[in-house]
Amino acid sequence: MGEFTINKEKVLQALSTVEEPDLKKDLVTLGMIQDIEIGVNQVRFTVVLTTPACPLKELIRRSCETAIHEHLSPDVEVIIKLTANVTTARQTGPLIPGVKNVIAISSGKGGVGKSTVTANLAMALHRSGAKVGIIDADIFGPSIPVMFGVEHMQPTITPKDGKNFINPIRQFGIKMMSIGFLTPPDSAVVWRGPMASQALKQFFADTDWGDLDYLLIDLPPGTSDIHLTLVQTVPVTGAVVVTTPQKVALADAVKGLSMFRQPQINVPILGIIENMAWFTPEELPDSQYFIFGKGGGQSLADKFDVPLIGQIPLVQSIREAGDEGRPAVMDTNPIVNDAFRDAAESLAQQVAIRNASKNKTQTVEIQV
Ligand SMILES: Nc1ncnc2c1ncn2[C@@H]1O[C@H](COP(=O)(O)OP(=O)(O)OP(=O)(O)O)[C@@H](O)[C@H]1O
Repeated sequence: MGEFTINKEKVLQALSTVEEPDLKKDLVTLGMIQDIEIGVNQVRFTVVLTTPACPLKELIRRSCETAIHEHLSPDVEVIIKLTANVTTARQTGPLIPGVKNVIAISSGKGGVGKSTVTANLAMALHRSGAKVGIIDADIFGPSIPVMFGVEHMQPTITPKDGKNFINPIRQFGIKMMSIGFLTPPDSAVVWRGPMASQALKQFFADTDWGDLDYLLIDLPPGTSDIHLTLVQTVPVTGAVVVTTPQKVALADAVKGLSMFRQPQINVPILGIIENMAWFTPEELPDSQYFIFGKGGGQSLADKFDVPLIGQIPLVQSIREAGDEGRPAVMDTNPIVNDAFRDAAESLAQQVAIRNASKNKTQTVEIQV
C-alpha cells in the first residue's frame, strides 16, 4: 500500500520546521519537544515553553499542529501538552540557588505607581503558573505589605543547616520580604543607605526563598545606593522602568534608564511600562482620556531602543484595591486584568529572550 509510517524521528523532523518566534530557532534545536508518543493515527508530544506566561503559546501550538499535518499526514490527530520550564541566565551562585530570575522594577520619579505595578505583575505571573516572589526595597515608602494586606505580619525564623533563615511572608501565593516588615507599621524610621543596603543583602542571603521563577525587586524611585547594592549582591536578569506619560516623569525615567546602562550598573533593560497611560472611568469602560499626555511611553521606548512592555490605564479600582490590601488583578475588572496580564506576558517574553542570549548575567565587580 506504500503506507507512510509515523515514527518519533519523523515527528522531530516535522517539528524542526517550527520556529520559536522570539528565539528564532526551531523547537527541536531548542530542546522544547519532549515525550513523543505515537498512537493509532495519533501523535502526542509535550512542548516545554520558556515561561508559563508565554503570549505565543497558542500560536506555537497551532504551528506544531500544522507542521505535523503538512509534513506527515493531514489526517493524524495531534495532541499537544504545553508545559513550561522558566529559563535562567544566572550563573548559579550560593546566595539564592533556587531563584531563576531577579527582575528590578524601578522608576525615575516617586508616585508613578511602581509598587502597584510590581504587586499586580507578580499576581499576573503567579496566575499564569509561575513561582513568584517580591522584595520590597523601597526605603522611602515600603508599600508592598499594605498592598497585600500583610503590614502587621512579622516574618519568622527557622534554623536550617546551622544557619537561621527568614521565612518570607506568603500572601495570595506570592512570597515576599519588605523593609516594612522590619519596622512597626506606624513608626517613622528613617532608613539610612548602609542600613537599607544591609537589609537588602539579608533578603537575599538569609531568606529561604525556595524555588522561584521570578523574584521582583521593588526599588526606591530614582537612583540610590540600593540600586548599586542590588547589582553587587546578585546577578540581575534585567530591569523594568515604570513611568507615567507626563513630561516630568519621562524626563526622570530617562535618568533611570541611563543609570542601568552605566558600566558600574550594567543591567539589561527588559522594557518600559507606562502606568496611568490613560484614564478609563468604571462606568465608561470603552473610553480613554489621555489626561497625562499620549504616547510618552512609546517615544521613550523608541529613544532607548527597548520594548514598551505594558500600558496600564488609570482606573479608580486599582487604587482602591491597593488601599484595601489586595492587588487589583484579583478583582474581575477585565480592563485591569487584561492590561496587567499583557504586561506580565511581555515581561516573561523579554526575560526568555534575554536568557537565550549568550551573555550570562553576573554580579557587577567594583574596581577599587
Ligand atoms: N493605574 C493606576 N490607576 C489608579 N491608581 C493608581 C494606578 N497606579 C498607581 N495608582 C495609585 O497611585 C498611588 C501611588 O502608587 P504607588 O505607591 O504604586 O507608586 P510608587 O511609584 O511605588 O510610589 P513610591 O514613590 O512610594 O515608590 C497609589 O495610591 C496607587 O494606588
